Amino acid sequence: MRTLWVETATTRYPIQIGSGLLKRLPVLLEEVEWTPPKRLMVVTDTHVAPLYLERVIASLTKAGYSVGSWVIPAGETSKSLSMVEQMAGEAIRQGLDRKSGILALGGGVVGDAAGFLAATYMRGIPFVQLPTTLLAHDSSVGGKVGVNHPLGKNMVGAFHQPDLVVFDVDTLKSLPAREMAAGFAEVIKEALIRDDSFVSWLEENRDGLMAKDPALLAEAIERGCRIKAEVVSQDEKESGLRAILNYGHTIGHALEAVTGYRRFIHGEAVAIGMVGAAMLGETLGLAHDVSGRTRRLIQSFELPVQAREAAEADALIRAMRRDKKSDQGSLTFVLPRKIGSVEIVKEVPEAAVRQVLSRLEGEMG
Ligand SMILES: NC(=O)c1ccc[n+]([C@@H]2O[C@H](COP(=O)([O-])OP(=O)(O)OC[C@H]3O[C@@H](n4cnc5c(N)ncnc54)[C@H](O)[C@@H]3O)[C@@H](O)[C@H]2O)c1
Ligand SMILES: O=C(O)C(=O)C[C@@H](O)[C@H](O)[C@H](O)COP(=O)(O)O
Ligand SMILES: [Zn+2]
Repeated sequence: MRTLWVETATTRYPIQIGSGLLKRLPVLLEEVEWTPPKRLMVVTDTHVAPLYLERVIASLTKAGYSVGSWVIPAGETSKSLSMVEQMAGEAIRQGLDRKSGILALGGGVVGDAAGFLAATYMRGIPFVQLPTTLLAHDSSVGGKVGVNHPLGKNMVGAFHQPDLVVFDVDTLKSLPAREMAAGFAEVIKEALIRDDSFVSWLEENRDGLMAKDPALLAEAIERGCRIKAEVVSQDEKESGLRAILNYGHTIGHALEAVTGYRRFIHGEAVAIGMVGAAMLGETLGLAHDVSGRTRRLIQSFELPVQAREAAEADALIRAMRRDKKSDQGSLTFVLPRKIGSVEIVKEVPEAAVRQVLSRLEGEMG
């Protein structure tokens, strides 16, 4: 088992990464620096429940916890205010009080939505993340929780740090190939923003990673989580530095929202967005020779690097102006300086963004 720590001004919590950890959950919960909640509600989704819910409930019940559960429909459209309202109803019916805890068992959708419930239920109760997708190595760490709005991605949310993150890497064995690839998009993001040696490592180990080699996967997750934890520890509420974790997300989130959260899964949209950001950085003269390598790496993990939906430039730009990084509707991007290093750039000219969108629409160059 590998243990990393997130340490912010207000809290500290461990990220446990390893094999067989769901069975050891009661022991890991005992090590948390909190008053242990007696009553727990495990939130999961319709794909994950038949695979892992029983094992989690059994191990917790055996250890003396009162455990209930609530299963939401799988998929991004469950990240909605109405779903949180339903979950809150269930939490009330199950008798959760301020000393109870919410456990999110699943990918980023479950983590973000259940985390928002934990942040707001009785004004905030304990919360544990049990990620089961590769992408959720990112979403389970850092405390950004929330839901989407038809007009914008993650528009309603909170910062609510988990008390514990337990990543049982065995759960990735059942994860479909498309979801694995989407998870690699966020791993690639972490490498591109912070660590060129990690980029080279991903290039060299691509075959083993795509074949789900357990040792390589555990290392990729640990390196990704380490970067995320380090950034969040320095800037918990995104007053500056943390925005670098949004690399590829200005275009990515706009693509998700404009296509009704149904066309691209998050990692795919971010993959296209990172290619766009790399091209934009070159167009603005901030970086040289980054887009080719970025595109090749992303493609090698079987992720998309273009989208005909990029043709909807007006709608995409409207969405980008509503992005949370935006100041008074200006276009704000995280752009590369070189491989492994990025900067936050405000007031990016719309013409340059339009040029990149037209290249993303189909052309490879
Ligand atoms: N809060 C953050 O910091 C943060 C960071 C990155 C992404 N996100 C959010 O995370 C969401 C995407 O997360 P995701 O990619 O994990 O999507 P997801 O939660 O929808 O999971 C992907 C799919 O895989 C299924 N699944 C999950 N675990 C499985 C397993 N072990 N075996 C088989 N199937 C499994 C799910 O049911 C779903 O169908 C987006 O909403 C994104 O905005 C949040
Ligand atoms: O943790 C962060 O900060 C991130 O930006 C991580 C992103 O991968 C993630 O998609 C996050 O949910 C985006 O946040 P938002 O503030 O742009 O909604
Ligand atoms: Zn993301």
